[in-house]
Amino acid sequence: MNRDILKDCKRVVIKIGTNSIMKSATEVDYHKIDRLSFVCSSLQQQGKEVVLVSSGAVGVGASTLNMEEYPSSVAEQQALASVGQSALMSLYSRFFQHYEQYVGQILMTTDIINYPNSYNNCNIAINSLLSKNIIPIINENDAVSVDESGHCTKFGENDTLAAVVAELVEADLLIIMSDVDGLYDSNPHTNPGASLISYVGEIDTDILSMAGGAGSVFSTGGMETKLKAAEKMMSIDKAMMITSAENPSIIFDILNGKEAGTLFRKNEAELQIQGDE
Ligand SMILES: Nc1ncnc2c1ncn2[C@@H]1O[C@H](COP(=O)(O)OP(=O)(O)O)[C@@H](O)[C@H]1O
Ligand SMILES: N[C@@H](CCC(=O)OP(=O)(O)O)C(=O)O
Repeated sequence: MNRDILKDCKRVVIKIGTNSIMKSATEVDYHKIDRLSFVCSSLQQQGKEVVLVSSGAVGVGASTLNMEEYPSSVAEQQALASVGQSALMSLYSRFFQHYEQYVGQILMTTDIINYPNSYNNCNIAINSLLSKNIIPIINENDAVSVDESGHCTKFGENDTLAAVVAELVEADLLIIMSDVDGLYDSNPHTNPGASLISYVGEIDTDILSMAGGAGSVFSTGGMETKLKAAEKMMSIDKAMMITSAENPSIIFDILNGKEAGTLFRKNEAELQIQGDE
């Protein structure tokens, strides 16, 4: 698959997962947050429009409060996320400031998909920040979202949230950064012989059967939710990448059309047929 089309992507949503924000269950990866802030700032200053969806509220909260396990009570989970989200944003603000880039926080619940007014308001808020050259940093509002029958406002993981945001802002590309290089034919953490898949043109049952769950205590989605996000992006004829967050500069390569990670995009022939219809 020729990746030159990625060179033309102007509006890009970048999602980073808990596994990448954290070095271990209790240690925040400050260097990673710094490098990511540098990359996002550089892209924005080159004329791209960047929206960052960052997980890590729960992980950073656990590090701040010295907790090694996810608390079982909802009230404790909320407190953890509340402490963690402000600590996470304070880190981002500090690092982005170093690169002379302003950022603004937006916290969401599923209200944005369930209520058109909320959807529009959210769209206005993000576009207003982008028009002022400010990078929106988005997470779920973990301290208040709930998962009760009859009233569920929780996304629960950020792959879905990132795809919702990418659709909302009509992004050209969603980049999901994780602790793996991309989609493998089976979980590389349990199968060392697994092979990386470089391109997926359709999410079929074979592809879905490759995906397993999350890889650490505080992350929640795993590969299954990343494939669902890819399915959503492909259904609106947009592209998605899964790539490693090990060195965030890989985003420069991706946007230069170089081979990295797994690209999800309908093939040219299919996009052409749809265009002709
Ligand atoms: N087929 C697969 N290819 C790659 N990773 C997989 C696969 N199946 C399951 N995984 C798991 O998905 C994890 C990434 O998802 P997740 O733990 O939610 O991370 P993140 O915090 O980046 O969202 C990997 O660490 C790996 O353990
Ligand atoms: N909103 C949560 C994200 C939860 C989560 O684990 O997401 P992810 O690592 O993207 O699977 C947080 O900030 O901790």
